[in-house]
Amino acid sequence: MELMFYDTYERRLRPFVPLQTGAAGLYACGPTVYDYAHIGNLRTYLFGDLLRRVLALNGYAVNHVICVTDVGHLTSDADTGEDKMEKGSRRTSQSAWEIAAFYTRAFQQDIAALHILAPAVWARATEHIQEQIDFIADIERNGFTYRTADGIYFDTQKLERYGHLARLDIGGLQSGHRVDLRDKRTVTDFALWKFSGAQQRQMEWDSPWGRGFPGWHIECSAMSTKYLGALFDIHIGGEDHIPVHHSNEIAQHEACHAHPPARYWLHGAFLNVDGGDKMSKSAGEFLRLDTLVERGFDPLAYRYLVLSAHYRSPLTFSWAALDAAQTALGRLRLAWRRLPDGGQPDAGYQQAMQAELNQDLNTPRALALMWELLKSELPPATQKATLRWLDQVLGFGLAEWTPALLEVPDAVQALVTARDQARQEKRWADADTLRQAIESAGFTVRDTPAGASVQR
Ligand SMILES: Nc1ncnc2c1ncn2[C@@H]1O[C@H](COP(=O)(O)OP(=O)(O)OP(=O)(O)O)[C@@H](O)[C@H]1O
Ligand SMILES: [Zn+2]
Repeated sequence: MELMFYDTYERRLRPFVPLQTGAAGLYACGPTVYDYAHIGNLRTYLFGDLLRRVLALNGYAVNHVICVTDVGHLTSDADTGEDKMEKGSRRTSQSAWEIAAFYTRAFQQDIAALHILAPAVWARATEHIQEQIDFIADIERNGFTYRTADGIYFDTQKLERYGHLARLDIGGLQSGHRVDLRDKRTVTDFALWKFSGAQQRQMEWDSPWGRGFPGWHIECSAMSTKYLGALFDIHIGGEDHIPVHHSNEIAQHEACHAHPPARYWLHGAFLNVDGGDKMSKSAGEFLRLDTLVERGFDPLAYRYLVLSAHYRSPLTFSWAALDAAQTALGRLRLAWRRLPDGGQPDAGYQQAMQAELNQDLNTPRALALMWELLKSELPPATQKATLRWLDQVLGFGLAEWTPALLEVPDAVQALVTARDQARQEKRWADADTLRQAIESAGFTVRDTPAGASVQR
C-alpha cells in the first residue's frame, strides 16, 4: 500500500520511496535540555513516534536518531543572546553539565511515560564537538564562511537556493530588518562557531578558529551525517524549525555535499494555548507532563488527545479536551478488557485503517475507524485482534492491560490516596477528576465506611 507524506521542501504530498529497500533513516531535532519539556514540545515527539510506528507498520526497519541540544542554542535565533544552557545554569545554580544531564533524564522519562519509543541513537551535541569542527572546516574549505569579531559565520548569499525550504524572501527580510546586524553581512547569515571572548563559559572547546562553542545548527548536520549518512530519508521537527534551523542545516549541507541532507522534510504543528499562541517555555502557561499527572490525568490521555488531531493541524490545549480524551481512553481500555482473545484481525478494517495512516498519518480518521470497529457486528475476538494490530501504531499499550496484572500499581494507589484527601477536604471536582483517572487506569473505586476500595 502506498505511503504518502506531506513534504515541506516540495510543499506537496509525495509517495515515500526509501533510499534502501526496507529501511528508513529518520532524524529528529531534539530538546534543548536547559529546562523541563512542556507538553507542546512533547507533541512534536509524539508526531515523530507516530511517523516511526507507521513506517514500521509498512515494513520499514527505522533507524531513528534524536539529538539532544546541550550547548550552543542561544536565547535568540538570530545568534545573539545567551546560551540557554548557561542561562539555565544560573537559574538553578547547578553547572551547565549537571542541568544537561538532569533535564535529559527528565525528558527521557516523559517520553517513556507517553509510550514514545526510544530512538536507536540519542546524539548529544557536546559529545560530537570534533565532528562539528570537521564539518565547519569543510564548509570553510568550500568558501562559504567569513570571520567576525565574535565567530565564524555562514555566508548565506553564496548559496543560490538559501531558504528554499521556507520560501524565504531574503530581500524583504534584509530591507525590513532594523536591528543592528553587528558584523553579519546578511540578516540570514548564522554562526557556525562562536568565540568565548572575554566571557567565562562553562562549556567551551579549542578549535582551529579559537576557543569557543559550536552554533546551534551545525550539531544536526554533523550528527545526522555521522549516524545516517550524507543523504538520508526523513528529517523532522516542529514547524518553528522551518525558517531558521532547518533552512540553516540545509545550507550547511549544500555547502559540503551540494544537496540537502534528507529527501523528505516533515513538520509537526504547534500545541497552542488558549488565545492562539504557541505554548513555549518563555511565555504563557508552561504545562509539563507531570502537571497533568498531578491533576489526575494519565499521560496516555495526552497521547490520545494529540492523536485525535492531525499532526499538521494546530491543536489548542484545554483541560476539557484532555478530560474528554481521558474518558475516551478509559472507554477504549474497558472495551479491550471485555473482548475475548483468539481472533484474527479483520482484513477490511486493517486495510481501511492503514490507508488512513498511510495518507500523511491521518490519525483522527484511524481513531474514528477504531470506534466504528468496536460498534461493528464483527465477532468480538476479531475486533480485539484488529485493535491489537492498530495499537502498534496508536501505542496505548492495550495488551499490557491484561487481567493478569491484578495488583494495584503504586501510581493508581497514589491517585486513590489523593482522591481520599480531596474528599476529606470537600474538593469534589478534584475528587471526580481523580476518580476518572483511576477508572481510565482500568480500576473501579467504591467508597466504604473504611475508606475507598479499588478493584479491577
Ligand atoms: N508549542 C509547541 N508545540 C509543538 N512543538 C513545539 C512547541 N514548542 C516547541 N516545539 C518543538 O519542540 C521541540 C524542542 O524544542 P526545544 O527544546 O528547543 O524548545 P523550544 O523550541 O526552545 O521551546 P520554547 O519555545 O518553549 O522555548 C522542537 O522541535 C520545537 O519545534
Ligand atoms: Zn536540528
